[in-house]
Order: sequence, then structure tokens, then C-alpha cells
Amino acid sequence: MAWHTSSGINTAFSVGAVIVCAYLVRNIYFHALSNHPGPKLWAATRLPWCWNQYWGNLSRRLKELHDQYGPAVRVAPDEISYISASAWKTIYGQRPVEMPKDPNFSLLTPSGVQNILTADRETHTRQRRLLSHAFSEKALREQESILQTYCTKLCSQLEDRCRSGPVDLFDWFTFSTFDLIGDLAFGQSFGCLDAGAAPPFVQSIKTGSRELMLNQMLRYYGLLFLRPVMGLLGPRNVAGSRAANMGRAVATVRERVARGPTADRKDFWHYVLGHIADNEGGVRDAKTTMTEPEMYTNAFSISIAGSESTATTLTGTTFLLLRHPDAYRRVVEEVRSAFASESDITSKSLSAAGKLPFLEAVLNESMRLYPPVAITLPRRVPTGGETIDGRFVPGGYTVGVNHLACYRSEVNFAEASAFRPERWLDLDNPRRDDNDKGDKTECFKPFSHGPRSCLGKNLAWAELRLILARFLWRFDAQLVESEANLQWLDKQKLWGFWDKPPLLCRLVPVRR
Ligand code: HEM
Repeated sequence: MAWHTSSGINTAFSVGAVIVCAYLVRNIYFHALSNHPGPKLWAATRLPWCWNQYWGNLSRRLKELHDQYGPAVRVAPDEISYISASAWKTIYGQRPVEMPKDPNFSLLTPSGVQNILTADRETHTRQRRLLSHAFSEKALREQESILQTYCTKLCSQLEDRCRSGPVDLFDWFTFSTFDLIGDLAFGQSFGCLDAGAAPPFVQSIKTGSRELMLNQMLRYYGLLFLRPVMGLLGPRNVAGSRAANMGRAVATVRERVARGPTADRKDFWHYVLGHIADNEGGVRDAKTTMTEPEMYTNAFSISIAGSESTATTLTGTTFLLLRHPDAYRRVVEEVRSAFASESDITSKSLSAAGKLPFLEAVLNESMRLYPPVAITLPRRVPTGGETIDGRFVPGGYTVGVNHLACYRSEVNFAEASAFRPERWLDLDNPRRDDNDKGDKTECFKPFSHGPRSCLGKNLAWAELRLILARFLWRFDAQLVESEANLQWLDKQKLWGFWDKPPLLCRLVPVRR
């Protein structure tokens, strides 16, 4: 009897092993994507992809694979990764039939209501059209006083705190960008700068992005039902804290929406609600308006999209400048000689053409080496398939450009791993090296590309220029030379967002 049972188990194992082997061999050699280069193990199964994703190494590993296999690499049985300018256009550009976002890569909102980041094409077009009023040039000009308020608070806090020792600039840039976005998206700041600490909402963003990564892996294997026990795999109680945060966000936005357009405080909802009221005389037409639940979920997602990335860029830029004293001296000189007083530093004066070319170049070069969104934003090839980078990909497969791999590729940028802001200067600038003239700057899309690209790009640029310029004008900065600080960028893991340790700096206010 025992003999029969064990032989039955053996047979089942053997049959299982044959089926698995046949499946792996089929994936490698007889699959619709088999004509794309890449490592055989990654073509056979998504496990290597998941392994690297789980450990926060995926984008760095994809960069190595692109170095080895070229601009298009098969990185899973059903996924191709790209790094070329033409792939950016084909995958993300305006097209008759959209390449939709890969549904495996989508954070479920607790209410199930679609927001601008997750919406289908029709809902997205409607929501984006309405929200774009809040991001117009006019709106940006009118939001200047809100931007300046938080810059001033940041500088005063740093001035106070730097007297008692080094300050963690990652924390302080995070407090500033969250307070600013809280004011614009919720109608009230999070109070981080006043308290010198982040509330649970801000802290939960980090765990939220890890949850997105874990969900993505579970979805690929049809295991999303394991979500409730995800605490075993990663951060605990994420879903609960997100629901609580969403609850707080809903209450705050509901209060804000009830006030309607507010001429004295021109936050995002002033423009959206004003536009609805102007165009419909108070009558809500489902095709042109936004429901209140959509407003709640959009306030929530815009506050995430619009704060972390800006804080990451500011911290990464400061780190890179302090590690490259020549560039630091040069940008400081540019900023300090361009303005007679700190109050002359405004979004308008900073964006004047040719006013601060090196500051602009430094920000671009920092986002190239350390992209705030450094992952792949995956899309699905529509029915009928598409030719990408000269090779046909049938419908239903996943494709995308990986930001980090694209920007750090020697195929796209000369001396790609070096910090060389000069490469972004005008072609005829003598400081620009001949090597840089071959850089494929059209590959550089930190705000993505096409109809789903960043809606807050102009606001982001205004924030980056203003905060960095006022910071450089006000303080002399120096990195604390600890091992952790010096390796700040190299050791970071990437789970949706970079997992950033503190960046400790000594600041000395400039005497004038
Ligand atoms: C350095 C700063 C920023 C970077 C690098 C950045 C990057 C991006 C990227 C790559 C996307 C595309 C996401 C996707 O396809 O899933 C995106 C979308 C978006 N971003 Fe930003 N972003 C930044 C700042 C901001 C700010 C300040 C705001 C607003 C306050 C904002 C609002 C949005 C919105 C609303 C979307 C969704 C657009 C749509 O789907 O139509 N972003 N951003």
C-alpha cells in the first residue's frame, strides 16, 4: 500500500516536472516573443524579474541587461523592456488606439473610484481636461504666493535648526513639498514644516509604493487573493492605514469642495470648481464634470504624485552638487550673482529664458542620473500588435521604457554614469564637451511622454527652481562625511520610489 502511494507521488512529480520543463522550453524557444534577445532564464519565467523587484534591484538589473543585450530586451515571458527614443514615442505617444496601462501595475483605490492615474481612456480624458485648469500657466502664476510661503518657512526653519548641528535635508525637502501639495490639493497644509515632523499620511506613502510593487508580483501569478496576508511579505497593515488616510483625505476635500471656488486662495479646487460652475451654470453634466468621489480620490493621488517626486529630486540634486564641488561652486555663483536680494527670486524671474542655464542643467542632470520615477511604467500592446524599435510585438504583451536603464545607458549618453551638467547647455556653449554633442537627449523623459505624461510638470519645475535657488542663495552647505552619507545614492533600493536614507548636511547661513 505504502509502495503504491509513493510510486503514485513519484509519477505525479515526474508528470509535473515534464509539464513545467515543456512550459519553460516553450517560453524560451516557441513563444511569440522568442525573437527578442535576453537571458534565457528571464524568458522562461517571471521569477528572476520578481526576485529583483522584491529586493529593490530591478531597475539597476535591467540597466545591466540592456548593456548586455541591446536596446530591446525580453525581461519576462510576456514583457519587453526598451531604452530608445523611438520606443518612448511608439509606446507612450499620442496614438489612434492607446496602449493602456498594464492592469497588473495599478494601485486599487479603497473606494474603487477611478482617478487620473488609473482611469480608462474616456474617464481619463474627462478628468485630465478639468484638472488641467488647475495646472495652466495662469494658475501657476496665481499660485506663486503659496509656493513662496513654504519656501520661506523652509528657509527659516533650516536657519534655526542648523545652529544646533547637521540637518537631514531629505526630511526638510519632504516636509516642504508635502505642505505645499497639501495646501493645493486639500485646501490645507499638512503642517510638517511647523511641526518638524511628518504625519502618518506622509509616512504611509512609502509603504503604499511598496504595496504597489508587491501587488504587481501577486497579480502576475494570479495570487492577488493573498493580499490580506501581505503583511507576511512586506510592510504590515498597509491596506488599513491607506483606508484610514483615504478617510481623512475625503473629509478634508469634502470640506474644501463645500466652500466652492475661493478667490482669495487659488488651490487646485478653485480652478476645477470654478470651471464647472462657469460652464454649466451649476448643472452637472456627467460628461464634463467630476463627481465628488472622483475629486476625493484625485486629491489623494495628486498629493502622492506631486510631493514625493519633487522631494526626491531636490534631495538627489543637493547630494550630487555637494559631491561635485566644481558644479556646486558654479551654480552657487550663478544664483547669487543673478539676484540682488532673496525677494527677487521668483518663479517668473527664474524661468526667464537664459537667466540661470546652469541651475537648469544641474536639475536635468540630477534627474538623469537619479530619476525620481526610476521604474518602468508598463503598457499593454493593443489587439493587432505593434512594431516597436523595428520588431513586431503581438497584442496583449507588456512593454515599457525603464527610466533608470534608459538614462544611464552609454548608448544614449556619453559617460552616462558621470555627473556632467554641461551636457544640458546650449550646443554652442564652450563649456559643452564634444562628446556630449552625441547625447540622445530626446530619450530623457523624467515626466513621461504623451497624453498620460505628468500634468504637474510646470508646477514641479517651478517648485524645483524656486526651492533650490532660495536654498543655495541663503546657505553654504556641506555634506557630513559619514560612510552612509557619502554612499547615499549608490545603496538605495527602489520600490516604486527610492528608499531614501537621511541626507545629513551642515548649513551655514550666508552673511550679507
Ligand atoms: C520632479 C517631479 C515630478 C516628476 C519626475 C513626475 C513624473 C511623473 C510621471 C513619470 C508621470 C506618469 C505616471 C504614469 O504614467 O503612471 C506623472 C504623472 C502625473 N503627475 Fe507628475 N511628476 C512630478 C511632479 C508632479 C507634481 C508637482 C504634480 C502635481 C502637483 C504632479 C502630478 C501628476 C499627475 C496628476 C499625473 C497623472 C497625469 C495623467 O495621468 O494624466 N506631478 N508624473
